[in-house]
Amino acid sequence: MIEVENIHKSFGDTHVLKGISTTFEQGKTNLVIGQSGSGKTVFLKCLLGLFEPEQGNICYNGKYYADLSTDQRRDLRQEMGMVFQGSALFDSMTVEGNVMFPLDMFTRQTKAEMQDRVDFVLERVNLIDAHKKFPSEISGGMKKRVAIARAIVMNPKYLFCDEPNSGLDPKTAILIDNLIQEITKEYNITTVINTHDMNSVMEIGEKILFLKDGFKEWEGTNKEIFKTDNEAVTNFVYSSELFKKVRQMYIEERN
Ligand SMILES: Nc1ncnc2c1ncn2[C@@H]1O[C@H](COP(=O)(O)OP(=O)(O)OP(=O)(O)O)[C@@H](O)[C@H]1O
Repeated sequence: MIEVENIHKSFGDTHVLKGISTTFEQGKTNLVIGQSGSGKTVFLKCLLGLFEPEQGNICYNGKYYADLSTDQRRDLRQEMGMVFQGSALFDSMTVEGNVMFPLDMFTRQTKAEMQDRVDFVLERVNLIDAHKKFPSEISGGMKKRVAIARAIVMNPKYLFCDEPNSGLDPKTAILIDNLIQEITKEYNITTVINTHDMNSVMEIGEKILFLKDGFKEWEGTNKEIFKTDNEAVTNFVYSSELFKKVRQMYIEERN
C-alpha cells in the first residue's frame, strides 16, 4: 500500500503539486488521470523517489520515505518496477538481455538462475519465441510486454506505469491493460498507472485519482466516475462524442 500525505512539489516559482493526499491499495490497479500539465508525471516521479516533495510524505507499506536512510531508499527503489512511456528498451540488447538487465545489475544470481527467471517472466507476459529478437524486430505491443516483463523480473512490490498504452491500437491496449491488472492481482502488487486512455479507466480503473492544476480534484472507482456530477471530471471523461453518447444512454437507462 502507498499512502500519500499532503505532498507539495515546486520547481522554482512553479507550484506543480498542491497538497495531494491519497491511498493506493495493494492488489489494485490505481489510475492517475487528468489533463496535460495537471502534474501526473511529476506525481509519479515523486512516488518513484525521483523527486522529493518539499512538504508532505509518502509511506510505502508503513515506511515513510523521509525517514529512510540512503541504503534503505536504495532497497526500496529495488522493490519498484517501472514501465516507461514508449517502453524504453535498450535497442542494442535482445529481448532477454533487456529483461535480464535489472537482475544483472542488482542481484548476485548465477547466469542459470537469471535465465530461469527471465524465461518465467517472458512466458508470463506471453512472449515465448522472442528471446533472441531485438526491439526493432518486434511490434509495439510486444515491446510493451517486454517492458512489463522487465518491470516485474525483480518481483516488485510496487509497479508504476507511465502511459502504458501510448502508441497501441485499442485492442492491443486492452490486452496490455488486462495483463497489468492480472499481474497486479497475481503478485499482490501496488500498481499506479498514469493514463489518458478512457478505455483503461473503464476496464481497469479500480481506483482513479483525478488531478487538476496540481490539486486532487476527485477520486473514486470506474463505476463512480460515470455517475459523478463533478464538472471537471465529466468534462474530461466526456470530451469525446462517443463517451457523451455512452453517458446519455446510461442516464436514459436509469430513468
Ligand atoms: N523538471 C521540471 N522542471 C520544471 N517544471 C517542470 C518539471 N517537470 C514538470 N514541470 C512542470 O510541471 C507541470 C506538470 O507537468 P507534468 O509533466 O507532471 O504534467 P502531466 O500531467 O504529466 O502532462 P502530460 O499528460 O502532458 O504528460 C508542467 O507545467 C511542467 O512544465
